[in-house]
Amino acid sequence: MTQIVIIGGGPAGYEAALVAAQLDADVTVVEAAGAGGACVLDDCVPSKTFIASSEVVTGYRDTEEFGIHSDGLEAITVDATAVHARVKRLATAQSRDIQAKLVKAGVTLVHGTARFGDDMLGHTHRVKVRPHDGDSEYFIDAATVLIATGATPRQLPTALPDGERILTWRQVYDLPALPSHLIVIGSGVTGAEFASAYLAMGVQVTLVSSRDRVMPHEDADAATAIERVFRNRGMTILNNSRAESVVRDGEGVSVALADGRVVTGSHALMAVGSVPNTADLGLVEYGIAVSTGGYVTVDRVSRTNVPGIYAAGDCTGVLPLASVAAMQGRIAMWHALGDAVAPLRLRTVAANVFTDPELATVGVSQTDVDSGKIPAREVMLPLAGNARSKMAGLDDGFIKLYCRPASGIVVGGVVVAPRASELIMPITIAVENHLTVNQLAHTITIYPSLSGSIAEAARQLMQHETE
Ligand SMILES: Cc1cc2nc3c(=O)[nH]c(=O)nc-3n(C[C@H](O)[C@H](O)[C@H](O)COP(=O)(O)OP(=O)(O)OC[C@H]3O[C@@H](n4cnc5c(N)ncnc54)[C@H](O)[C@@H]3O)c2cc1C
Ligand SMILES: NC(=O)c1ccc[n+]([C@@H]2O[C@H](COP(=O)([O-])OP(=O)(O)OC[C@H]3O[C@@H](n4cnc5c(N)ncnc54)[C@H](O)[C@@H]3O)[C@@H](O)[C@H]2O)c1
Repeated sequence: MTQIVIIGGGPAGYEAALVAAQLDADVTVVEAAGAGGACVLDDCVPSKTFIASSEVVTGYRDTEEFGIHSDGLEAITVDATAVHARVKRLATAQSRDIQAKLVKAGVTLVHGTARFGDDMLGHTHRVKVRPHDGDSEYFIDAATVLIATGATPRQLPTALPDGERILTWRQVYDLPALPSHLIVIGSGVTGAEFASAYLAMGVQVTLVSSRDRVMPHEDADAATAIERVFRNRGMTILNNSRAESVVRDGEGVSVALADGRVVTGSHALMAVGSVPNTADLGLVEYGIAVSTGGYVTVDRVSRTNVPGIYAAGDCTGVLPLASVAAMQGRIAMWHALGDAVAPLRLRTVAANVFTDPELATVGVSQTDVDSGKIPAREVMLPLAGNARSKMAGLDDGFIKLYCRPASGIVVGGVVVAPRASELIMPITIAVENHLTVNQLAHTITIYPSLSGSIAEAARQLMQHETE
């Protein structure tokens, strides 16, 4: 039986373990926190559960427009302790489910930390395991090792989190009450999602954005539309503003910006990116190539430069999404165990930002199209004209579709809408399967439905074709 050690039990590690077990390998996963990793226990699952609570509050907004009289948002009480308890309960339950799945598949799960031992200079690699239950360290010699150690919130030396007022996104669920005024530092996807959720819960939010718009890596039209919604709902957004330091200031925090301004609030949430968990693995000593940012260098089948050693997920910096991490992990095992494998393709990865409204994307980006890197025709259809959208009182949002100029093959799309995460699926199927706008346009959609606007967008691109 092939011996495999997987360091880290997040999506990259546990999905890899399930594949390796299915291919009859002897698999050990060493995980420091719990099955499911940071994704399940600290990052993705808790934040989306928290956002689900915020969506319940959103349901009470603008009810008068629908002829429903209520006492408004002011009458809603958010019990932060109960919300946080639900977040933790769901995360723990999800972790337990994954653990049960691993055990059922025959995977050995060790609660502890691992690092590379001495270089064996042969066909096996030595991994040093330190169990957390107090047992002494031991070694496992394995033919294949997968590094799947994920990443940790980046800390600024001048704004160190204290877990009480200056927080990482992993610490917010320990607060005894909602902040009265939250200053979110960093307007990437993480910052935008938390700013959106707290705003929905009735918290005063100030978003410190180092760039000229929020979510600088996302589609500009989409990010601008969401920024407009945020502002209309009362969020203060400070563009082109870098936080230099964050300090405790009595019962609050004081954020000094690089231009000399000072912003005060009750709490600060640091959302300034992540750093890969690779410093303590003995990688350099073992000869494993690591980039300047600490990310493990991999190819499209997750191989590092050392034969038998693979890496997957956020520790590689390829594309920090749970879905991509899982696929990198599976690819690593299919490759290591000699199964048929196709290299990782990022062209058809759908991604979603869970703000209100959501922002989902797949395929080519506007930047690629505008720069001429990818020739494409495009249409952007506001949802305001959609019948279902009017019934639901949705004023914001749009569908964008890109296709090849001559063939009409769909190459990408953007959706800004509630549940854009679900609406992006038909576009993803089209991109993955090289469907044309004609094929999308001929699909009979539900009336009335938001997805009808996807077919409508495709029809508009058809019309352009015949002009
Ligand atoms: C706030 C937030 C929200 C997110 N939401 C989404 C989302 O909605 N959808 C999405 O697709 N992605 C989301 N992501 C990204 C997603 O969480 C990551 O891409 C995913 O967690 C990566 O999985 P991974 O397996 O590489 O690492 P992780 O999930 O980080 O797991 C790695 C594990 O390795 C363990 N470990 C580290 N070092 C060692 C060691 N030496 N020995 C043993 N164990 C070790 C760690 O304890 C950790 O549990 C979000 C990220 C953040 C920060
Ligand atoms: N819904 C999802 O799928 C989801 C959710 C969260 C994160 N993620 C993944 O995680 C990745 C990283 O996202 P992220 O937002 O955590 O990190 P990020 O690095 O994309 O964004 C951090 C932002 O903070 C800014 N910043 C840094 N220092 C600052 C300072 N001193 N003052 C003000 N701003 C400062 C940076 O300029 C940057 O825009 C995403 O690209 C995504 O792949 C996914």
